[in-house]
Amino acid sequence: MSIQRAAVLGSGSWGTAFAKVLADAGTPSVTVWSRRPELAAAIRDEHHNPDYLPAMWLPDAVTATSDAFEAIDGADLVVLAVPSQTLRANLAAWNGAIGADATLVSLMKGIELDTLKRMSEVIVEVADVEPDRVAVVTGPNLAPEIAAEQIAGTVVACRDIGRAELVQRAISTRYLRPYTNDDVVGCELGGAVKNAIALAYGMASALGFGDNTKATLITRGLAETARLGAALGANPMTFAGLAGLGDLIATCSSPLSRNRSFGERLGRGETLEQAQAATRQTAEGVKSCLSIRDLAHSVGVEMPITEQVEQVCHEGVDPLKALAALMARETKPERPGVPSSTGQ
Ligand SMILES: NC(=O)C1=CN([C@@H]2O[C@H](COP(=O)(O)OP(=O)(O)OC[C@H]3O[C@@H](n4cnc5c(N)ncnc54)[C@H](O)[C@@H]3O)[C@@H](O)[C@H]2O)C=CC1
Ligand SMILES: O=C(CO)COP(=O)(O)O
Repeated sequence: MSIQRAAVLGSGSWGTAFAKVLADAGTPSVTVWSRRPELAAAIRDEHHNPDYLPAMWLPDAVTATSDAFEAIDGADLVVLAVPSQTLRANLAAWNGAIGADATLVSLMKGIELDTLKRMSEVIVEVADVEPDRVAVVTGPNLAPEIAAEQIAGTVVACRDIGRAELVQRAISTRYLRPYTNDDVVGCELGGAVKNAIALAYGMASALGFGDNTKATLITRGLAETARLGAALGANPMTFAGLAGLGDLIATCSSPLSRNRSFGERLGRGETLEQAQAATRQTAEGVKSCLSIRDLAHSVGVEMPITEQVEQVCHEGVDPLKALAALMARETKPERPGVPSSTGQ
């Protein structure tokens, strides 16, 4: 079995690059939905997305429309690629259009404000589908690099491994190597939390801190991600994989990352409003740091870096003071609760 017709809902950087991946992997028909008719027309008629990926040309199998129902009609794969906080409203508007057997794929890396739900949970609730029908694609996948066919790995997470393998086949190309994983919770948390950590990394970088600081933020950022994951039932090994460490390294270290760049702006002294005004694309961590912090509180988990990022973004705390607050925390073992090694 293979995917014959895919709909990609959202024509930002990743939605557009993902449409190319699907077509390059052999999907005969890929329809991108764009809110703006002029962008849909550029993708459809010129095979080009001038706003988000001006250097990329799309294969002939990719077309576009500004009518979401037209895109979804007959699709056996429905890919959701809108900003996380807009998913619920968008999906509600499309309700009833998604076919009864279609596989739904989330590309989004955020946690919903207020409900504190992961994107796959929002999809299950709003589209009223079984969790087994929802897959998550996540990993170190900066859209401009994938669009340029630079080789990378990614993860297809789904509770139904047969369905994960279906999506795996649908996106397997000579430049993208997908692995399956049944840990949907861990994969989604890895993708969402790394955005908050990348904001902290960007702040530290703009403040002139060096590689020791950056390595510490990555490592302790991963530790707090894994703590949250453990409390929510994720497999700890997921965080050592592409959806955890892999994505964290890519996002923190790349100037292409919107989250890292946003953090750099804050580190240079811009206010949230100034940074937002200068940023056209989605930096998910700016909103998700609030929901991740609340999710952590709800299960009694400490996430100090995410909390300080929230303080800088939403309480106007000076980034340097936020880093100082992290250093002033009580000292503790590196892995509390984990038995000491025996080789001493
Ligand atoms: N860009 C990347 O490299 C990657 C992005 N992602 C994730 O993919 C998701 C989508 O991100 P991108 O495509 O990068 O975003 P983007 O910022 O490039 O584009 C977002 C798209 O959503 C549209 N949009 C904005 N508000 C909307 C609304 N209310 N309703 C419907 N559409 C709306 C925009 O017009 C745009 O087409 C995010 O969760 C992001 O974290 C995941 C992996 C890589
Ligand atoms: O998720 C990404 C890479 O895997 C993209 O990160 P940004 O949203 O920070 O650009």
